[in-house]
Amino acid sequence: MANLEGTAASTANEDVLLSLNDIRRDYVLGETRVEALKGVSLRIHRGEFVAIWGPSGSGKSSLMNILGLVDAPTSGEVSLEGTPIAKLTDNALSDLRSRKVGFVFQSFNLIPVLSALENVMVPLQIQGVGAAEVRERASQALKDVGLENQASARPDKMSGGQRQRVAIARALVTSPSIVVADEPTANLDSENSYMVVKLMRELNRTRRVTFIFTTHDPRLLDLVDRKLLLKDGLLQTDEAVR
Ligand SMILES: Nc1ncnc2c1ncn2[C@@H]1O[C@H](COP(=O)(O)OP(=O)(O)OP(=O)(O)O)[C@@H](O)[C@H]1O
Repeated sequence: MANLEGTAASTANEDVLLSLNDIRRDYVLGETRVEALKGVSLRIHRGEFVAIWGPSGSGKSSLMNILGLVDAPTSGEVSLEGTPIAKLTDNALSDLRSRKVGFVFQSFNLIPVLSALENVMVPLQIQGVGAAEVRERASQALKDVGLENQASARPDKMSGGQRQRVAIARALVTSPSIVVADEPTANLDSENSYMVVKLMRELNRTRRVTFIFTTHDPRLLDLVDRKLLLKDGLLQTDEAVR
C-alpha cells in the first residue's frame, strides 16, 4: 500500500508543490542495511496543512529530510514545483532550499546570544537582503506569531512555547512555499503543543504557506487537513480530515 497519492486531495496537477515518487532511503551501517523508507509516493499540494504520524522508527524524520530537500533518497524522484531535484547542482539545490523551504525543529535551534528579533533576521541576512528590509520583515514575522513585545528578549528568557513561536517566525520570514516541521511539539507540554500547531494552522490560512509536520500526539491531528500514517517505512493511510 505504498502509493496512496490522490486519496485525500484531488487538486489539479498545477497545485502540486512537492511530488515524491517511489522514494526509498537506506542507511548502511557496516554490514547492516536499514530500509527506513521502502517506496513512498506522495503529492503535497499548495496550501495544505499536513501531519505525518506514526510510531518511533517508522521513517518520519527520514521522510521529512527528503521533503525538506536536506537529504537525497537512495532511489526515487523528488520534484519541487515541477523541478526534479536530482538534476540540480549542489549550489542550485541549496539556493532553491533557502528560498522555498522553511524549517522548524524539535529543539527550536535558536541562537542563544541573539535576541528573538535577531534570530528571525538571520535567514534574510544570509540571503543578502538589505538591513532596513531585514528589520521590517523580521518585525512583521514576529508580530505574526504574537511576539512583537518580546523582540529584544533572549531565547533563555522565553518559555518553550515562545521559543517555538520565534522559530516559526524565522521559518516564515523568507516567505517560503513550504514549512517542514519535524516533531515541533516534542519538547512542549500539551497546552503549548496545541497552541503551536494552532498558530501554524492560522499562518497556513493567513499567509497561504503549506505546512507539513510530524507528531506522535494524536490529539494534534484534529487540527490538520490531511494526515498520513507512516509505518515500517510505508504510507499506510492518507486521510482527509475535513
Ligand atoms: N543516520 C542514520 N543511520 C542509520 N540508521 C538510521 C539513520 N537515521 C535513521 N535511521 C534508522 O531508520 C529508521 C527510521 O528512522 P527515522 O528517524 O526516520 O524514524 P522516525 O519515525 O522519525 O523515528 P522517531 O519518531 O523515533 O524519531 C530507524 O530504524 C532508524 O534507526
